[in-house]
Amino acid sequence: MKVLKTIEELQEVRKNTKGSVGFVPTMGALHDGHISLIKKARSENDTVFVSIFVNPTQFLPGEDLEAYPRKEQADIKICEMCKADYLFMPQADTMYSPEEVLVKAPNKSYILEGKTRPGHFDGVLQVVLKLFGLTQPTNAYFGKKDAQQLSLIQQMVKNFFLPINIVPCDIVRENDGLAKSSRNVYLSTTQRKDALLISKSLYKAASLAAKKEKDVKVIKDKMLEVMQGLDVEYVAFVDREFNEIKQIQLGNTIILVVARFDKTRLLDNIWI
Ligand SMILES: Nc1ncnc2c1ncn2[C@@H]1O[C@H](COP(=O)(O)OP(=O)(O)OP(=O)(O)O)[C@@H](O)[C@H]1O
Ligand SMILES: CC(C)(CO)[C@@H](O)C(=O)[O-]
Ligand code: BAL
Repeated sequence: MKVLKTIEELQEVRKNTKGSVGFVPTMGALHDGHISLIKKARSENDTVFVSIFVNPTQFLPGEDLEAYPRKEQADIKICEMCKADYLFMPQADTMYSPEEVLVKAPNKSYILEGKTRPGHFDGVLQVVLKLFGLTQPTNAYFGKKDAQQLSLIQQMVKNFFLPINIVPCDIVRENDGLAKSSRNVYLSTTQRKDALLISKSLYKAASLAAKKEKDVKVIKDKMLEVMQGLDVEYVAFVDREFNEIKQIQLGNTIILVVARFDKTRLLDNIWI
């Protein structure tokens, strides 16, 4: 595997790459969730590019940009182990110029994650568009854990007529159910234990829906019972286009939870 630290190196490599290209964009501190994306990309493409870039424009003032875990050497080893061909790790000042043409996420990016983090998705789409321009992937791999991000990237690809296939990837969990996340390292032992209630509440919701409960209000109340004591920021029910729904539509519903543990926000969801 080759580590590419500059845009010029990446462009040179990409110019000489033939066949299908799989691309996995990440912010590093790689875990089993990222590994599953890279392995899927490996099994479906001739060449695999992974990027690690803690993108400043998607962090709001006061968020954890500086504290975000950085594990360069361990990440390089993981990408090698997953048989990626290239790992792109650019410097922030080379990815942005003082005056940028900006991508503006649609109004629906201002609900849920975008309500708490207004402008976050503008930054995500901006950097993802740049990374797509650089890597020109055939297939790009995104986790369902960041479901709203995934939906907006699918919309951007459609709106800009980008010839890229977006591949949604299942959420990878710890054995006890907690969704893997780079931010789990912020949790204390007690918070780590309490965080389990998030996935528990989602399993409860899925089981109620499977028993034909359709009313999201009823399901939400049961979920909040399971999560009693947690600082729940939102429980939401949307369809695959991210429109909020009042009735469960089996096969077309995503149930989302965000809970806070001091400054740490944990996201999780289930697709039913
Ligand atoms: N548990 C997981 N299962 C599957 N995909 C995941 C998981 N966690 C993250 N991903 C995906 O990996 C890609 C890179 O995500 P990122 O580097 O932000 O990791 P993260 O663990 O989600 O970090 P954070 O929790 O801090 O947002 C995204 O497409 C994301 O959805
Ligand atoms: C897609 C992404 C790599 C863009 O910075 C980031 O938002 C992430 O890791 O989910
Ligand atoms: N995985 C989402 C990236 C972020 O929280 O900024």
